[in-house]
Amino acid sequence: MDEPKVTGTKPKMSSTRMILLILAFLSTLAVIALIAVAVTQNQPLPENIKYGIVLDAGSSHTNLYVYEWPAEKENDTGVVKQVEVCKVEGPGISGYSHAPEKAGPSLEQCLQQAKEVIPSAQHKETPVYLGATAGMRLLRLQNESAADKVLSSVGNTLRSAPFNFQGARIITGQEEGAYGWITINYLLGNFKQLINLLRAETSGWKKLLHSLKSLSETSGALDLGGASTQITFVSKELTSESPENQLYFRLYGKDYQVYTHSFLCYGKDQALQQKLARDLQTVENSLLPDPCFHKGYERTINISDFFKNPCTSEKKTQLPFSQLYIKGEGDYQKCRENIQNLFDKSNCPYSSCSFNGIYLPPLQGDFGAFSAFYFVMNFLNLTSEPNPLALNKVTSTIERFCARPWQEVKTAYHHIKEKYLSEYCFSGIYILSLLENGYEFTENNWQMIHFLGKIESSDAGWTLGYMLNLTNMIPAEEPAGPPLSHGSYVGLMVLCSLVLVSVLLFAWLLLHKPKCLQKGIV
Ligand SMILES: Nc1nc2c(ncn2[C@@H]2O[C@H](COP(=O)(O)OP(=O)(O)OP(=O)(O)O)[C@@H](O)[C@H]2O)c(=O)[nH]1
Ligand SMILES: [Ca+2]
Repeated sequence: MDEPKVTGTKPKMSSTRMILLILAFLSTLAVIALIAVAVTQNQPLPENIKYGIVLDAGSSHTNLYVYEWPAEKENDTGVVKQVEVCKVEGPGISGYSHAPEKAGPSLEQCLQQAKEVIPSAQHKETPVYLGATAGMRLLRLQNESAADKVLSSVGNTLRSAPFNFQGARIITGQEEGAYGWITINYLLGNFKQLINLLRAETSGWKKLLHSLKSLSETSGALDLGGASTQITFVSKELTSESPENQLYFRLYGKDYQVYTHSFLCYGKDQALQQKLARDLQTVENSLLPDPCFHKGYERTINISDFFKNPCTSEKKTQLPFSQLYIKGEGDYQKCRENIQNLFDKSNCPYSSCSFNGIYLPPLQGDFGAFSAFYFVMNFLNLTSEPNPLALNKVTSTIERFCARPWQEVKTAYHHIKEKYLSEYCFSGIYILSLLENGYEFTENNWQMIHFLGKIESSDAGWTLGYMLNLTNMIPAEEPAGPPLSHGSYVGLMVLCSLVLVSVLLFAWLLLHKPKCLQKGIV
């Protein structure tokens, strides 16, 4: 007969309790670890979309842009995207100098559109900025009080909108260049560190990105407006000969030494005015044969206001007629020679210049060319990417286009606004002359220029860079990433879960003591 095992029961119970206690402790530890890791890794949790509005008050017209970004990724690069663009009806705000009180109300329709795009609960917190460019710079030179009145009118309208008004001002040419450069490099992902770049998903625009730069390099920016044009690029020249053209940035932990210059009066509309003002010096009567317009094209211009513009006032002459009749000739070569005179290469006080005695360091790297550079080259089918066309192909296309009679052009492109269509010949030749004669691009580096309108969903231009800067969304240092890499995070979570499951299983086995295990356990 077996003896009753009374004496052996007590120690068995206490060791089970001990094991259970240890298991409970381990499970608590595992649960705490799981919660702690999940909280640190994923904070802040809610997906909150933020919005920002920038109005680009250009010389030819005003555009309103709405941007959005996830609040928790604010300091990452490439997260802000354009979700809306609204073209304001009518002229640019500088066109309201004779009725400044009408400048503000002209923006109302686009502000209404912004109200519909942005959820109403977020209107109050959404910043709105207005930056005016060369048209207003010219108006300020010509009539400062009119410029002030226009700015105050647009300020009043923006202040009465439900958004968070942050100011309406004329930005400098330097800012315009710098923010354009920041915009395109932000959108192209050029500020990303190598590791982020490797993590980034591959999509169509990445191909463009790779053609635009090699890793960790930036692209230069070429902006052609109606009244001014900007050139901005990283220059490795150690000492700048002209400090006013030099900018220093520290972005995402990297230093950038950037050259920039804005040429007032060299936007494509003012360049045409300058050209006509020169032509008027030698004209014999009110009829002006013009090689930069198509044969058969005619345009009449009023002389009375012509020389009030600061871009033409130096060339003021007394003329015996009040209207000038332009008759197109469609002659590429003559037009090119005519336009070339706008770039004075006769005197350079530095080691190298672009034109008009302005310092230009050696051109470096790729360039993104946008605004009218893109509108014109896109119309002429000359924006081919990822393999840009050779310069001789570009020249011959523009030459052929200019030689086409106006009637034929008008019929072929009847859907295009006559103002734009009639000037593509002049604009194409002006672009070639600015890039070749002005900045001295040659057939060897021409293909470094990439004509681009948008990058993904966002327009290339200064507005995004302006907003990123004013909302402090570009940190000087690279923001700290999550405490663990995604791989380690997942690994740790799996490990903790395994510990927890094993502990629970073990506890269950102890409590229920299946027969097969009873002997082995105690
Ligand atoms: N073909 C074409 N031309 C355009 C278009 N939009 C603007 N333009 C013209 O292209 C030139 C430059 O336009 P923008 O870049 O908007 O110039 P802006 O900002 O008004 O002028 P700035 O104050 O000098 O920057 C002007 O002559 C405009 O009339 C367009 O969609 N197509
Ligand atoms: Ca512009």
